[in-house]
Amino acid sequence: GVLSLAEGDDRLALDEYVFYLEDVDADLTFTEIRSSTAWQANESTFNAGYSASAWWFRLVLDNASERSLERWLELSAPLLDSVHVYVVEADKLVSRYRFGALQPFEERLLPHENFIVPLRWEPGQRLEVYLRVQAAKSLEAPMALYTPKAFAEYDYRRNAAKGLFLGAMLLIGLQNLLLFGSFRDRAYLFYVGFVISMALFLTTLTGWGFRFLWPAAPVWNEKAILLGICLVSGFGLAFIRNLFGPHVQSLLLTRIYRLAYGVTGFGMLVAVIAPYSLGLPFALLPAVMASVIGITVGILAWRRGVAIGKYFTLSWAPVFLGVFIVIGLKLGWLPANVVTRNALFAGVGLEMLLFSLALATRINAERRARLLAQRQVLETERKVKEELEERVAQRSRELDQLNEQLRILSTTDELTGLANRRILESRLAELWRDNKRKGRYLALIFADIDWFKAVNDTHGHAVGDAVLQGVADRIREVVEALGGLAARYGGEEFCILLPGYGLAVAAAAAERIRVSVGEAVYPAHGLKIGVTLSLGVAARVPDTRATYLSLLQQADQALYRAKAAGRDRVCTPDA
Ligand SMILES: Nc1nc2c(ncn2[C@@H]2O[C@H](COP(=O)(O)OP(=O)(O)OP(=O)(O)O)[C@@H](O)[C@H]2O)c(=O)[nH]1
Repeated sequence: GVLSLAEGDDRLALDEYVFYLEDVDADLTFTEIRSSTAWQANESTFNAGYSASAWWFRLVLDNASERSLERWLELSAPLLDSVHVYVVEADKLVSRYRFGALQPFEERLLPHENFIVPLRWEPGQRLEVYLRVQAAKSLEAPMALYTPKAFAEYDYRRNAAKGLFLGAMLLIGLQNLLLFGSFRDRAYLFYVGFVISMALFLTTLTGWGFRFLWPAAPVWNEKAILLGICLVSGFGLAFIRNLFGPHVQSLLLTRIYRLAYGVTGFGMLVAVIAPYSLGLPFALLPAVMASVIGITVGILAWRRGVAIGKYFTLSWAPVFLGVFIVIGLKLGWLPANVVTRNALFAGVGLEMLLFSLALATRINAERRARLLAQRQVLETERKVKEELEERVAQRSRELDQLNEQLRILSTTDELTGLANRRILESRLAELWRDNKRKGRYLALIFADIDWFKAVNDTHGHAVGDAVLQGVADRIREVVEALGGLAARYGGEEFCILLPGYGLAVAAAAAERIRVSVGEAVYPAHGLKIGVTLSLGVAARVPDTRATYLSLLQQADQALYRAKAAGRDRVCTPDA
């Protein structure tokens, strides 16, 4: 039971060296407990849960070194209501201190969130330290002994870790605030509330709230713990409800949410107006409800295939566990040790980490979905445009074909397939201009079927048509071989253009046409008809003194002379 200290024992956990004694009516005096025989040995970190008793602790320390020893005793349970310390050296009470979370912070011996008792005693001396502790909150008494230097070092590391943890929480809060800014999803906003109120709650729980934020308000410090639990639960509930929104919905669930909100509100009310011990169960109830609802809804969503359901459930599970471990610890059902005392921190830390990952996944999924939608819109747009273009192209192809048909219709003679008079005259005008420039001959032949009226009159119009077609074929044959243009000029009259031909050559061509047409027999409706052709030829190099009409006139006069001279012949102009 006696702890013998030498130099170099920098940090010692005192749990197994401590004796404790329960003062059920909280009325024993220091003298009475010093002589009591009811002291019991302790094994692990002392944890009485919720207890109305006063608890006494005794520690016996020997200085086994050669010099005077200086040690700090730390009782790291910042929420204990009252801590009375008695230090006895050589049977003499040498110092007495009073601490407690119910006194303003500045009254503390050392400004620290935990209770620190400085000790100093001489070589060979024995020191007895007695602590009397009372708390309306759960009563844990983890104690450790440090050299002042080791304490500074240890405290520095512990604070750095706490600071990092809180900093991470604030960052995650900020991240979700930004997410709310861009997505306008209220789930993010409630998550900000959840994280920030959780940070405040943990700050209060570790004594930092009292030390740094409201050192002069011990009463508020108690209420802040309960309000913190309710706020975390309320924000947690609202977050879960908004996160799963329409995915997990039922009348029963809506009622459960309402009930949980009601319980949370009531918990806050009791926290404000009632003493701590009464307020605590009403604050724990919403926490338990939020934990259970969270895990249940998460699993439901997961089973229904909601993407975020899986991640949420996995991240909520540590919180769920953490809450129950802490409650078990505070009720004295679970032993106080490194695992149980840090379960809530670990749970919350893990939750934030996992949920941040889940959020990243969700944001990625949303972005992918948006990109996909965008791409689909673009693709549809492109297709519509393509279809439109294809249709326009199709239309213009059809138009081209129609135009071509129209052109053919307007430029050809329907019966014979030769060019019509309009085309012939425009071609003539063109060639006249060209050949005038080039100083080249242009020849023109008029050809007229002889006695055609008689064919019509004797055999009928249909036979006449067939003969016209046959004659046209013969003419075309000869003219195309010469590179000229043959046209039906009207009725049974044809006109032929031979660019580059002088009169003699053109007359020879006319003669070839006359022979070809005259030799042929034209089958028509069972008959075999023969016809002859009269032709008038003219040719000249176009000049400025005349128009192409003069060429037409000359050829026409020549044709007239051929008719007059007895038909079936070729004539050229006189002189
Ligand atoms: N079947 C048919 N007959 C036509 C067509 N165009 C004109 N004709 C006929 O051609 C005949 C032309 O007769 P005319 O101008 O008197 O001369 P012709 O009988 O050929 O005698 P000449 O020219 O003096 O040798 C008319 O009977 C017209 O009806 C046609 O497209 N089809």
